Amino acid sequence: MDDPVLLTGATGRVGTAILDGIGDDYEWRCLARSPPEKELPGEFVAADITDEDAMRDAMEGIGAVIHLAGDPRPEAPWSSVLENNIDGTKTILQAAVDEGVEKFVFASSNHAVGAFETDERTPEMYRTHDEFRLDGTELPRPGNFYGVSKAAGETLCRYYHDQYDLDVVCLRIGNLTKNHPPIDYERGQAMWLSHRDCAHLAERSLEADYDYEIVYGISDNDRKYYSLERAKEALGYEPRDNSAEFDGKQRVK
Ligand SMILES: NC(=O)C1=CN([C@@H]2O[C@H](COP(=O)(O)OP(=O)(O)OC[C@H]3O[C@@H](n4cnc5c(N)ncnc54)[C@H](O)[C@@H]3O)[C@@H](O)[C@H]2O)C=CC1
Ligand SMILES: O=C1O[C@H](COP(=O)(O)O)[C@@H](O)[C@H](O)[C@H]1O
Repeated sequence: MDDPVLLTGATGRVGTAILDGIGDDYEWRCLARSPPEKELPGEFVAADITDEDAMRDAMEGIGAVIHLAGDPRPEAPWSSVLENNIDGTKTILQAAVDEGVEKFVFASSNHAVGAFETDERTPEMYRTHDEFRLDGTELPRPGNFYGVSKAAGETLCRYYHDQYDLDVVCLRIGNLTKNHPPIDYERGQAMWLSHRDCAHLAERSLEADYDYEIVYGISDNDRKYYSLERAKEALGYEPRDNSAEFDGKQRVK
């Protein structure tokens, strides 16, 4: 991607992982509700993604969007996910197609399919020997309003792809943590996404050619129950980390 990239939610956890990994590789326009505590690459816009005029201005000259901004809390109330995650995503998508943006990378979530993790299937499905898999072709099955808002975002992206030919990849991100996987948390270890795999996934999302995709954003964890085949085939994603290589906090392999 040679054009400037708009990174919404740039001051958050995922934005930090992306910029730490590929911050020197693109011309960034970073956007968040409020200014960063540390300097970010490129220019910075402090604005709310539900502000149509501000998003139109922020989109000027942009070639690709990585849309992270939103309420990331699985327990977020309906009022917040309705405003930030659904209305905000619609506003960003409309501004993107109005500006003629080429690519749109949407931060979806494991919570868009969280209700597949039934009492019957857990905790076995978080363990290496279990063969249950989700591959991105399954219908959404959210277990909370946050997950509903992420499924809605995926559908909004589908609409804007079909209506305006916007290239879209929805990343059903697992559980991003720095330095090591979540400790004593099998679900988190099954869907761990390392910082370097997160940055790599973002880079592949900016460089690969696709139409509309839903892929899982996790490292190549032995415990995984999300298939990585589509991410590898559609994006050329090649994760390097695996939560099984940690015995708690330290890498052991
Ligand atoms: N951190 C994780 O493990 C996962 C994150 N995600 C998704 O990735 C995205 C980023 O998550 P995190 O970085 O963890 O969140 P975070 O809470 O660390 O950062 C959120 C970012 O979005 C911005 N933001 C929030 N509402 C906004 C609004 N109305 N207008 C403008 N900016 C707004 C904040 O200023 C901040 O920069 C979210 O959409 C979240 O749902 C999905 C799965 C896992
Ligand atoms: O979408 C998200 O998912 C991760 C993992 O979910 P959890 O319920 O196992 O914590 C979560 O940590 C993150 O905050 C959220 O945005």
